[in-house]
Amino acid sequence: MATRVRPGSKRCAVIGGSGFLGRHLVEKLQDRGYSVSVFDLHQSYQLQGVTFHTGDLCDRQALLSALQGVSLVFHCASPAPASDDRALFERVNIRGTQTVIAACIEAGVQKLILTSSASVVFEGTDIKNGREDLPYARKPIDYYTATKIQQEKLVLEACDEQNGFLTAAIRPHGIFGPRDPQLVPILVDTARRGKMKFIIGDGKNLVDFTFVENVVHGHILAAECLRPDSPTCGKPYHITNDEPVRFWDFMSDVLVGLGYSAPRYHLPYTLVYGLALLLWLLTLVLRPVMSFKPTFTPMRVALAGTHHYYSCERAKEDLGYKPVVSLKDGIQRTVLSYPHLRHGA
Ligand SMILES: NC(=O)c1ccc[n+]([C@@H]2O[C@H](COP(=O)([O-])OP(=O)(O)OC[C@H]3O[C@@H](n4cnc5c(N)ncnc54)[C@H](O)[C@@H]3O)[C@@H](O)[C@H]2O)c1
Ligand SMILES: CC(C)CCC[C@@H](C)[C@H]1CC[C@H]2C3=C(CC[C@]12C)[C@@]1(C)CC[C@H](O)[C@@H](C(=O)O)[C@@H]1CC3
Repeated sequence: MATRVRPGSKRCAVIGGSGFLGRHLVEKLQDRGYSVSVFDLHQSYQLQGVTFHTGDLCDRQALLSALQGVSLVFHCASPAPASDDRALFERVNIRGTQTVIAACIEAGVQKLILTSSASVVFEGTDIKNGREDLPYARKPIDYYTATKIQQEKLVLEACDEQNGFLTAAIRPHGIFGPRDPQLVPILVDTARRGKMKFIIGDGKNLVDFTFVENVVHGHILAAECLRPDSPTCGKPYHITNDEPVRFWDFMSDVLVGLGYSAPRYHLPYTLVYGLALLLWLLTLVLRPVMSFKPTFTPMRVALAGTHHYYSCERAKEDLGYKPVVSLKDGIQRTVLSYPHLRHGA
């Protein structure tokens, strides 16, 4: 067991700090006077004052050397949801998270903040203003979600006030913003292939999309409020923009902002979901001979055609959370950050 790090020390590590959310978190932590190191599979940028450790979070020794002297750890690493690789999700999100917890305890880390996901309670059917006491999904919609559930349970159960190891989880939903490798690029790719003409369902379903800086703000508040005897110990927190929006209005605003047409024609939800399910089964059957990745997976169709928005009352009460960037400004800043994805670019 390493010597415990001085309480109140501002030395922190971001596991997954080379990724979309991780890098925004690193930048904000540095602005706020933290001394930051990054642990990731690769180094994707350079930032003065930030130390990079490259390695796999499943490798305890590599983690241990990166966590020496660190008092606060943010764990926001995960394989991409689109990889749909069960073995990889189980290795990284479940066994890897056990390794992260063990290494934190061994290195004398005092606080661990996990980036979980609001999807841990989503089963493909409507969620309206869902609170954190909703049960975990019994039938998770994909392997990503199934392993995010296990990961969150592991981190929250590891909270041990008596031994001074405190944990909490942030559950963001639909993160977007500059440098997002997922939402806007997939949307634009789909539009460029002429497939963004259709609205799945009646187009009235409300959803949370959360600007990345609000997610970062929630993480830092949770870390700073996490103290022995605080209500934050061992708890999950929804962090959203607190402005549910129609899924298809959000998509249209981003598309139109980038010079593409908004989807207009309606398709019945059950028909599209059924087709996506058939296609997914076909990819499973054909996997040994050929591999292809359909755009319209059952998960994406469910996310596009149902209500899924969450209450962040608990974060407001316990952490004093309030979004720092509105949805309108977030969309504008996001659109401006993707000149190369503009129509005709
Ligand atoms: N993007 C969203 O909409 C969203 C929403 C809710 C929750 N989340 C969660 O937020 C976190 C960050 O997501 P993101 O969108 O920034 O993803 P991202 O893919 O941009 O970043 C993930 C990072 O984790 C790293 N990583 C993956 N496997 C690793 C391993 N074995 N060892 C070390 N590093 C590893 C990757 O290299 C990458 O840099 C994830 O935990 C994700 O589940 C994302
Ligand atoms: C082809 C179109 C119908 C849709 C194109 C946009 C989609 C690629 C995104 C819309 C909602 C997004 C989303 C995620 C991935 C990208 C979308 C499907 C997540 C599943 C990513 C993982 C997170 O943990 C989930 C969360 O709980 O926030 C995301 C939910 C929204």
